Amino acid sequence: TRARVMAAEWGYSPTNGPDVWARLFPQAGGARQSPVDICTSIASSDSNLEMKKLTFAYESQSDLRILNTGHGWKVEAPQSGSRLEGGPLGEDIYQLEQFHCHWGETSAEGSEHTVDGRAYAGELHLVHWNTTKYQSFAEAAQHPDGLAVLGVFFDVGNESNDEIEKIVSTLSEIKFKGQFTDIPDVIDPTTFLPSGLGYWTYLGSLTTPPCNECVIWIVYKEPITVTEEQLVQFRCLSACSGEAEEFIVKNYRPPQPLGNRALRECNA
Ligand SMILES: NS(=O)(=O)c1ccc(NCc2ccco2)c([N+](=O)[O-])c1
Ligand SMILES: [Zn+2]
Repeated sequence: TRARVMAAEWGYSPTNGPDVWARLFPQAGGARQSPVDICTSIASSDSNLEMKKLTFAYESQSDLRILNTGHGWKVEAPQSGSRLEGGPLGEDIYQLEQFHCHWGETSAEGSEHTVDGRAYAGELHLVHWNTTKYQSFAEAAQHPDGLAVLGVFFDVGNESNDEIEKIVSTLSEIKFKGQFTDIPDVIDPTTFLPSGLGYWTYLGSLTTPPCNECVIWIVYKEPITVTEEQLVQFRCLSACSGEAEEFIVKNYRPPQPLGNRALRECNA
């Protein structure tokens, strides 16, 4: 059916991109969509966020599976021993499920969230689900407090990011959609986080179809640094499974209306 055809083909081009997602993924037209432009002047520093410090604990893991989803790379990192709690997350504990990234054709764009209209060169998403209330990731993704995603901006600089390099070094093995491989190196998700732990937070959605409105977003203020070469390697992934080469040069959704949602900040 047409639904199946479109579902198989959503992307970021004018004919299947963010402007037409709502035709087949009704939630994409909802009132709590992500990403958003973070207007720093309206962010309210909410005292009770300061009280409940956001805490995270991750395991270091080797042999994590990385795959080419056709829309980018994704590292499956189900970590039953990980915990993300506090801050805007109430009393619930969230567990790491996967992490992935968004980027653009040039380093002038690529992030999904923007800050006062400024885009960064890319954005890393560490996706967690509410294990206090729900029994699985898929179930959690059906509820307004089901997921918590940490967003980390990429700035381009001269130092190569060693942890990102562990990802980059596997990309030649997953050039085509559907391919996967194991990352031999030990990955510690903590190393993806900036040293400054101030963040903005608001209620939003998945930034790709089906755009479920199930995400508590936590976007760190301080970017981490990657090199242009590392981003160039991201752009060499193919969106196709066969010989045809259609590079994944852009996989970010533009900002959606914040509407009357609260945007809170915490200067940890
Ligand atoms: N860019 S994001 O972090 O908001 C994001 C988007 C989509 C999905 N998945 C698509 C999905 C979820 C349920 C059914 O299908 C995920 N995720 O799965 O972590 C994260
Ligand atoms: Zn994402």
